Amino acid sequence: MTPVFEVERLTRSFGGLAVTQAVSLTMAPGDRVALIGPNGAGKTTFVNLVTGHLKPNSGIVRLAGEELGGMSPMQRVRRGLVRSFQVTRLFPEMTPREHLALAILQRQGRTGRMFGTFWTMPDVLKESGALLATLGLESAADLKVAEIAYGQQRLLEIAFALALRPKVLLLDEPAAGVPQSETPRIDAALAGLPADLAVLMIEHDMDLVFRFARRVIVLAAGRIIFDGAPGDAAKDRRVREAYLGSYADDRGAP
Ligand SMILES: Nc1ncnc2c1ncn2[C@@H]1O[C@H](COP(=O)(O)OP(=O)(O)OP(=O)(O)O)[C@@H](O)[C@H]1O
Repeated sequence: MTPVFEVERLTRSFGGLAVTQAVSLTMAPGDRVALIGPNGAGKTTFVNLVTGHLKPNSGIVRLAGEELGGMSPMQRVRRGLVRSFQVTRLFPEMTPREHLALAILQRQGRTGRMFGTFWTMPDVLKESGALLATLGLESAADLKVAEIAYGQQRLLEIAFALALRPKVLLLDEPAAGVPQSETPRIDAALAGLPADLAVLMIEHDMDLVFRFARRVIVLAAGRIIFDGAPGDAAKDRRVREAYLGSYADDRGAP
């Protein structure tokens, strides 16, 4: 399948520290990939480089065949490279439905002035309602964000990103800080993502990674040391040494 996302030899140093070293990967529509690695491996830096929040020293990023180098983060979002919004950037006084209306209007290029009247726009109401249903957020739809559970706030981050109609979705630790009792909701939300969307998830929760990912990429000290099936990652000697050792042992891998 033609790749929707291509990264070629992306490289970035901070002073003498080579944090991203010739990282290359491709993703096809529908891919479900987890990017894992120990603390300081360079995962966040990699995401910041592809979203345009950091400039690489060298390397190429393409979305649907178009080179993104030189584009601002917002230009990349408009083209379909979307990172999940952070809880810290949600508006505590606004409701989930209002957040989604805002994202839909933004995507459509309608002005902020129209936001106050979104209740009269059947298309916006229909689409925001469908997203709330997809993420299991109907019961929280009209409560203030400050009043809803943290796990629901994390789901709203994902809904907000989906409202921007991404081709590639970058999910930054979707389960971090979410109580165990609420993780089934995150699982359900991830299972319900559009089938043709390419998803790259950074996550430290290995149980979630193994439930979600059909492919795992392991970063260690700025380099990809493994790119393949999750079951093979658990058996790979270098991956076990760098990161997964205790987890794989717990799961009884050879
Ligand atoms: N702006 C910066 N200036 C200098 N060093 C930086 C900068 N950003 C990151 N680093 C260094 O780059 C390395 C990789 O950091 P990064 O946050 O990308 O790792 P990570 O894999 O996301 O880690 P974690 O899992 O802890 O979030 C670390 O050694 C970090 O200290």
